[in-house]
Amino acid sequence: MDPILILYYSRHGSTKRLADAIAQGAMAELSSMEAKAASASFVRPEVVVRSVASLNINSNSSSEQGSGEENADASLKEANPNAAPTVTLQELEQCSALALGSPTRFGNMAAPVKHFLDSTSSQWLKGSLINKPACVFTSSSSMHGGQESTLLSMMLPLFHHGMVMCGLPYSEPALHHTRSGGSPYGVSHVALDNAVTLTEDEKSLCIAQGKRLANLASALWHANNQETTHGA
Ligand SMILES: Cc1cc2nc3c(=O)[nH]c(=O)nc-3n(C[C@H](O)[C@H](O)[C@H](O)COP(=O)(O)O)c2cc1C
Repeated sequence: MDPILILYYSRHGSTKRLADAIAQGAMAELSSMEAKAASASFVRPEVVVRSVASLNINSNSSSEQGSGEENADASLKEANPNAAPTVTLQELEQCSALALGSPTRFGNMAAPVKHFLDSTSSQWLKGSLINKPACVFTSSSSMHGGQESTLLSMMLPLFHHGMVMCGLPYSEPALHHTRSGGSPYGVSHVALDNAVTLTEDEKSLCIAQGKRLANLASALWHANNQETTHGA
């Protein structure tokens, strides 16, 4: 089975915290599936955590606007020395499932994530992501600062890719009582000044999201594989 890809952009580390917790959930579910598998036919996929490269705007302008993402690669490494390796298009193409995360920026995904998605025409043409499950996640500084619109914005290109979107069902207890992040559209974190760790509810929802993604990835992958075998 192909790897499950957890892909994020994070400038200050908050979105990365969500990515790591989702990966933890996915790995826990795969371990449990492996333990329950009656035969050696269960092929455990890798869970691969990757980041989206920052935009390196090479502006000669001394204006305020030019200073935003400029030198972003260098400062991203300084701000986030533990950032996951940068994703390749091949890794995206070969995943069995995708969790995609971005900080909330003006109620939308961050430009580097959009830029990365805009580079996936070839995968769209080939239909590489069709019928693969996907979920989205975000971190914002304020509670009502646009998390849900950001999550929805990230879903749109994934629908165009033919992915099967998976959010979180209300059977997850934390969805009912969270006073921070977490929504049926995907997991989230209210980061305030980005120094705050995930709350218990945010963390448990990330674990649940990772488990759900791993389950769907395995179910769809096996269904598609069987279909191929029978059709051959
Ligand atoms: C350009 C820009 C726009 C932002 N827009 C919002 C916003 O609309 N709502 C909000 O709550 N936070 C907003 N933020 C704050 C980030 O979403 C927040 O700090 C987030 O946790 C950063 O995630 P990271 O630590 O993964 O980089 C914005 C930050 C920047 C730099």
